Amino acid sequence: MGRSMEEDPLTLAMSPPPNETPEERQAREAREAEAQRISDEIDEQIRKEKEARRKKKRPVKVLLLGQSESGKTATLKNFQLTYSKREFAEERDSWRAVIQLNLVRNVNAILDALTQEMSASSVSTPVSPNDSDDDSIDDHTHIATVPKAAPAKAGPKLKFGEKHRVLKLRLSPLQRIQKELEKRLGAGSLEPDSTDVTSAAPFELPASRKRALQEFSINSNNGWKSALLRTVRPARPESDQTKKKDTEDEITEVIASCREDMKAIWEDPVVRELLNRRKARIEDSPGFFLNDAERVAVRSYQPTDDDVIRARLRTLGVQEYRFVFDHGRTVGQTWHMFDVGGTRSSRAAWYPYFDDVDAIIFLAPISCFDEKLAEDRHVNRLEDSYLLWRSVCSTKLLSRTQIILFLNKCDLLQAKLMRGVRIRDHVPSFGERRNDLPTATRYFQQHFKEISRQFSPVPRPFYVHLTSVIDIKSTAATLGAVEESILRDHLRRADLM
Ligand SMILES: Nc1nc2c(ncn2[C@@H]2O[C@H](COP(=O)(O)OP(=O)(O)OP(=O)(O)O)[C@@H](O)[C@H]2O)c(=O)[nH]1
Ligand SMILES: [Mg+2]
Repeated sequence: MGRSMEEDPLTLAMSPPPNETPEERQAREAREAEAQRISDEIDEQIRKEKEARRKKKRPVKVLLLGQSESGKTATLKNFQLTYSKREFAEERDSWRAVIQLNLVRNVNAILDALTQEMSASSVSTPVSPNDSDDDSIDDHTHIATVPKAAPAKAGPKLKFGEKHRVLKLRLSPLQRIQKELEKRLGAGSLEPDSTDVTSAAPFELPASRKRALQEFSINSNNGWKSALLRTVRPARPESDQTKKKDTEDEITEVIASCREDMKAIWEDPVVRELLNRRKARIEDSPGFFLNDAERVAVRSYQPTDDDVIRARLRTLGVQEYRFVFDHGRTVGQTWHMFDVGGTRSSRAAWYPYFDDVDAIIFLAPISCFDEKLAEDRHVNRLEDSYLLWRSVCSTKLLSRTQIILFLNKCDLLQAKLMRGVRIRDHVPSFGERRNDLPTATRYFQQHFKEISRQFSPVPRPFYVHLTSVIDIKSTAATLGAVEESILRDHLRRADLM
């Protein structure tokens, strides 16, 4: 038999005494109101403390690793664009000079090739059609950054005419403009073509050796950006500012005045044939903007999101970025991201940043199976990525760190395979497998997975994404998954602390 509500002990205890006078009732209600106020105050206090704890929460620390030109900075820019729009917008202006330099370099590389070829054809040096053993041919040197003296091979003599002489003359001011821009952008604007470092992972060496190999001081902050961002950091005297503005205007002016000639030289069939014969695939090189000359070489040029992601400037030292995510699962959470220089000489500086890091995003450009490192022309880029991956996986300090692998530049890999470049000619172990994108990515992925399995001090999950980080939309989706997985680990660590 169930009891009626009136008999419930709790209800009985809380109900007013049966013969309560109006005064007693008033006093009781005042007491109850006071108790409620205190209880609410306590709840509010707890809520505030929780909030303060949340705010004080450790930032998520992420390190971007990988060889030079692997796409670390491009990935960082994607993070900014997806999660911290304000920051990205603030930096947009400073990328203008970088894109201008990239474009001017594209043109100057063509001019160099043209000059060499025109002078060679005027003395008409015979070239053997079978002489195909040149370095710049089989490893697709980036002509945009490292113009090479590789005379065009075979075929009928190229017909240079008055048009080419005029174009050369009219575009010649761009040489001075390139120097000017390089001066403004600093050492990062030059790609090193040699290094003393023969190890893929100099951060594994003893401290004294590491110091000797370090390219420059670590944690250099964004020097070139602050120097260019007059509006954001007006630190210099007025006259300096004005002078800089004048040079900037003059640079833009010269570039704009060369616009039509830039387009003409790039579209010229003889020049195209010359580049083809040299196998200089300038259009695949980092920082290629000649197809955008119409839009970029104007006085009022404003870089688009796409332009910023595709701009190429080498990272010096270790650059630290802090931003609070403006949306997504971790809205309000502070993230510290470290973007490092990837040349062999820069890697010794990485080690101090391994401590206490939540996650590493490791970039391996898999289109590079037939290319050599810019800083050491004896080393195959894919081989270097394998060695570097192996060292990172085996580093004890990182044994509990989540490592996420981006097999990057899939777009360029796809294009290369479509052109008929055969992987097995450069990677013998690829054997008779099909020379297509799914087979190639599966094969490379398997190789990286096996290295991680063999060399990680304790077993770790293998997280991998196939990426083309210049594709903003697909990268945003990848970063969403990355954010989830890093956060999951981050919270687990916080619980343990
Ligand atoms: N086509 C294509 N280009 C890419 C891709 N990822 C990066 N790039 C371009 O390659 C160039 C090099 O990329 P960065 O991000 O500067 O390379 P990094 O790893 O930061 O290089 P360092 O700073 O020298 O260590 C840039 O011009 C990028 O826009 C990709 O997936 N596809
Ligand atoms: Mg970089």
